[in-house]
Amino acid sequence: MNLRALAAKAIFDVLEKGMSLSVALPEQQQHAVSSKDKALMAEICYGVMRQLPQLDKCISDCLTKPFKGKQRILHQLLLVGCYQLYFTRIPAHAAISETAEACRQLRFDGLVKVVNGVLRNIQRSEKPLNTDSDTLRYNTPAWFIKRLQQAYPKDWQQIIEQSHQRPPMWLRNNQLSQTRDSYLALLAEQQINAKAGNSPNAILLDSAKDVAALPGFMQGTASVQDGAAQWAATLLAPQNGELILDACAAPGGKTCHIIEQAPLAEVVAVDFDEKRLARVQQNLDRLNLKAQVIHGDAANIDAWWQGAKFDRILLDAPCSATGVIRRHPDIKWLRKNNDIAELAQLQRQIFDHCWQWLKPGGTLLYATCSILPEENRQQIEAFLARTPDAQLVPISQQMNEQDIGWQILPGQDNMDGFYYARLVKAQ
Ligand SMILES: C[S@@+](CC[C@H](N)C(=O)[O-])C[C@H]1O[C@@H](n2cnc3c(N)ncnc32)[C@H](O)[C@@H]1O
Repeated sequence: MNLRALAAKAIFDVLEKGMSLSVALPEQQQHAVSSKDKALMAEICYGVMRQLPQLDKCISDCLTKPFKGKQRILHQLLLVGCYQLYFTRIPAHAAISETAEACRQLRFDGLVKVVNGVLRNIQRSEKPLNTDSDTLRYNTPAWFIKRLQQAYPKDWQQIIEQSHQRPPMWLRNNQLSQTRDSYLALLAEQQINAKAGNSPNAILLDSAKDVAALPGFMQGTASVQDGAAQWAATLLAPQNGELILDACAAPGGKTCHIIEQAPLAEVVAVDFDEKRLARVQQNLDRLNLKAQVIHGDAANIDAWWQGAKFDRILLDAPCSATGVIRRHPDIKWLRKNNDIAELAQLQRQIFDHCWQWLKPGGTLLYATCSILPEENRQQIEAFLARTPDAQLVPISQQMNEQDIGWQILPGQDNMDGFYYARLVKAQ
């Protein structure tokens, strides 16, 4: 099947079935004939997710009636065609004829003329994409624009712009293998341009690379992890000999980082999702690290843990992921306004329960990749109000001492949007 038909199927799975693009795309890429085709599929699918409202509008303006039922996939195919015309250098005649061929391969021979005709109209009209509403101008759902305007009256436009940028690739040097400077030297030997980030083992690459091209990657010299996520283990500050809980651990990026920092700590990595949990073990294996990996509910620790209370807990809570839209643009269309209150409730439940399992004098680091105050600052304020033995310990990177936790905005120092709050339990 040609790559446009496969791309349309992946987009269909996201928009019509609610699958995440990071699952739907690899499933379709398996059927692509070359790595070049796979790369173009990714470019098209991610691009469509970034520009969806404008592309949708452009197509619906050209159709007398929308595709429905079994024919719906042709709407996604037109998104693929339209994206190529507006946002790629693929010659228009090739983009149109290949997309029409995809229509045939999807077994809609009778509609090839329609697909062809719509794309030719779009090409001939040379009209700029419509920007008549905020949703169209910012390619962002109205509910999310509203929440950003409320939370960030000065910065909301910049946040949206940053959320549409292509994210850089960050590495985490494995300090058990070599120093960061030594790894930077190994990268330079391979003509891979990179520089040190702000946290102790962070490395920012000038351009994305296949991990197979990175020196010693399969032997565990480094991991791929955004600069913001790398602050988790540093702020948790695990010590050798301690008992540490990573309460929402999968796929395990932060678990591995904790053990790299304190190889003699006893680390328990828990997650609710068994499939994702398998990836924690794979990451530990590649890096040759050991942890207790447990399938369990962080809001019901008694059910799977009979040991002592924990010295430190990382609670990297399930969240809206609104800080990582630049990496996962499908989040804009998968999340709904009502999800935020539900997520905040789930976070509250896990938070209260984990706190009971923290030793007096212990540290809990609360983290999300969200930029919404309901999941971050407000969550911590409410927690402090109902938890007399909790004290907030300011993080030195915060803008002001009075801030409740550290909110990193997308694009800040090239990082993803992230939030951290560090709490200590009274002795
Ligand atoms: C933000 S992700 C964690 C990312 C991970 N810490 C890392 O750095 O690779 C949140 C995780 O919470 C898990 N989760 C959600 N509800 C949970 C619960 N009640 N108990 C344990 N894990 C849960 C999800 O399956 C998901 O893997």
